[in-house]
Amino acid sequence: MSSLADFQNEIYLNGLGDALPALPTDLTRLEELAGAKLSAQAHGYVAGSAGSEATARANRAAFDRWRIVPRMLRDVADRDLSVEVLGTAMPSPVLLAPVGVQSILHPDGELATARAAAAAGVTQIVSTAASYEIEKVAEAAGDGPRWYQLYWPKDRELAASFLARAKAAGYSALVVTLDTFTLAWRPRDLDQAYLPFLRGIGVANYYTDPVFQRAVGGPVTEENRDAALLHWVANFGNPSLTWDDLAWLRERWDGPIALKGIQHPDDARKAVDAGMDGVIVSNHGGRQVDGAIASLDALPAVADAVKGRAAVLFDSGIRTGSDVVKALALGADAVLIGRAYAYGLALGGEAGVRHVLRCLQADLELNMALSGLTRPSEIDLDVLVRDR
Ligand SMILES: Cc1cc2nc3c(=O)[nH]c(=O)nc-3n(C[C@H](O)[C@H](O)[C@H](O)COP(=O)(O)O)c2cc1C
Ligand SMILES: CCCCC(=O)C(=O)O
Repeated sequence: MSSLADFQNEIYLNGLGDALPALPTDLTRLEELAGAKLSAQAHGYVAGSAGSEATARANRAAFDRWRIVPRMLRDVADRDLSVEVLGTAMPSPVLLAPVGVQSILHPDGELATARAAAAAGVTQIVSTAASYEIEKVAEAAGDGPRWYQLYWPKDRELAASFLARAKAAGYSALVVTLDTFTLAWRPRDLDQAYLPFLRGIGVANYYTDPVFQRAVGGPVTEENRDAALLHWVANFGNPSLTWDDLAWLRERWDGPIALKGIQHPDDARKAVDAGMDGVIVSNHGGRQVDGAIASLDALPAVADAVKGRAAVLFDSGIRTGSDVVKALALGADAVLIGRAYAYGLALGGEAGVRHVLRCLQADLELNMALSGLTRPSEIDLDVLVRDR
């Protein structure tokens, strides 16, 4: 039987090999190492969060308030972490969150991430704000499973064009991010006057789009670059959207749709009422509302509200296998990792992302087995206690 945990023996026998710099197997240490390698601006952008970063800290602290209770003698020899979420088969309940502007982390950006994800059979969610065109990312992914994340622009025709392109490039599910129609107050970026988009990073999918080009009078060149940037700024997000607008989206995407950024059970119910297939419980890794509830603390009520009627995904703060166990116990069907793989990309490109995926999945499988669990479906509240 080949298991995700085989990676452990592989490391004991051979180490990590020459392909990788000495990357830590404790993924909570990646940030510190990536910080030493990246420019101050790139590091600030990725590691930073909104305001005083209270929400980012709360996201991590919430995991510590739950403890796993290991169970013994339950025959955990036969283990299978695979799940199916929104029609996509996955080797484990772990996906790669949409992270835009990945070329600030590594020159190959989303292309390297696509290759690593495809090699592991892990689903990559590709952002509208990717540094490479989604068609090129799809080509790098080959047969790899991929979902498309929409930043819903003001211009409806542009939104429709994005959806058509994603469908044509083989993205099987749509993730619509609701919590970032405008960037929050982000002091690390403000203090360095740094925003990747204003330096031409993360706009490739706009500048190459036929609808966008028509609006700025043709392909983006030196001549119309400023006009293109202004058009991007004016169009990136739409603060006027309401729940009624989802009908427009539902008509234009015939695959599964999940709404990302859900924190309240009423919003989750509205998502189901609007014909959505999933919700992603997320506070954007603490990058939007400073002082917001820890995403893990928002999860149980959302899961209670819609479990069985919609897929429940979770992100914000996942760094270890035990974090995944806790999120699944509190109601998630699967989780997304963001910064964890972003730092892997920064430190080792494609091999770095692969390393992060192998570590996290092995850690998850071992944690489950040692707790008496062989399948994600067996993980429920019985495995946790509140730490007092
Ligand atoms: C550098 C960076 C860029 C991001 N870009 C996007 C994006 O383009 N679209 C999106 O929906 N979320 C984006 N996110 C949020 C992630 O999808 C995810 O919600 C968050 O990273 C989860 O928290 P974690 O980093 O603690 O895992 C970004 C996060 C980071 C750190
Ligand atoms: C304009 C926002 C796109 C990237 C993003 O979502 C983030 O930095 O959190």
